[in-house]
Amino acid sequence: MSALLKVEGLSKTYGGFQALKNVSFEVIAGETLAIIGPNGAGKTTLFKMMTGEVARTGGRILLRDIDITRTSAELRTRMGLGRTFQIVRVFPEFSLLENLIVAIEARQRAEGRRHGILKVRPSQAVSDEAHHRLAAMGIARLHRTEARHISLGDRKRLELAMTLAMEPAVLMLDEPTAGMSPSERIAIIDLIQRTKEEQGLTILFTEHDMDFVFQLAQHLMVMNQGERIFFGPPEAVKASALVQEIYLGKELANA
Ligand SMILES: Nc1ncnc2c1ncn2[C@@H]1O[C@H](COP(=O)(O)OP(=O)(O)OP(=O)(O)O)[C@@H](O)[C@H]1O
Repeated sequence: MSALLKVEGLSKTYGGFQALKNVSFEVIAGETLAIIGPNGAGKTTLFKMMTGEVARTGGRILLRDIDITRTSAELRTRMGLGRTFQIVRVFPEFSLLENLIVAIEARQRAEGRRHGILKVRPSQAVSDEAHHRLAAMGIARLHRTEARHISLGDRKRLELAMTLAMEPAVLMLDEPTAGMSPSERIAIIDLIQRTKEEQGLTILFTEHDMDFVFQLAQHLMVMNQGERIFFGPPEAVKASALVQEIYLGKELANA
């Protein structure tokens, strides 16, 4: 099967420091790939290069075999690289419903179905879709609440709902459980797992929580000091002596 996303030999140098060294990988449609590695491995740099937030030093990125290496961040989003917690901006003084409406109307503009700035009143279809998407994330009860008044866990749900409203070809999650309480963490992991199963999403994510990584990912790419050091299914990563030694320690074998 042809890859939906291909990354070929990506490199990044900050000043004289090489943060990313010739990293390549592919993601097949419907697959979930986790990028893991210790602090400073280059995961965020890689993510930002893929979304277009950071300019690359070398290499190529292809989405559906189209070279997007020189495509702007905004156009990449429109082409289907949806990144939560970065690309989607929550408007704190808007209600959750209004935030969702903004995301849905942004998608419609990207599809060419809507022109110009926001209309004063959304159509019934947009409003219905916004309610439906809030309900799917378990936050329908908060639809009239301003985003600035909700918990971190609910904010992540809102951000996920807004990103999914863009109907991304590849959903990119950068440490989706960072800063969450254990109970919020379990809830968001279950939500992402369920959404993935229901919608057959293609997901690329970074995460430090190994339980989450092994629950969700079909493949893992392990990075260390800017290099890809291992790529494989969870069992192979758990069994790799190299990964154990460089990164994860003994607890991985028991994860
Ligand atoms: N703007 C920058 N200028 C200089 N060096 C940078 C810059 N951004 C990142 N780096 C360096 O590049 C390396 C990779 O950083 P990066 O944030 O991509 O790692 P990471 O794997 O995401 O780490 P973490 O898990 O801590 O988020 C680090 O050594 C970091 O200090």
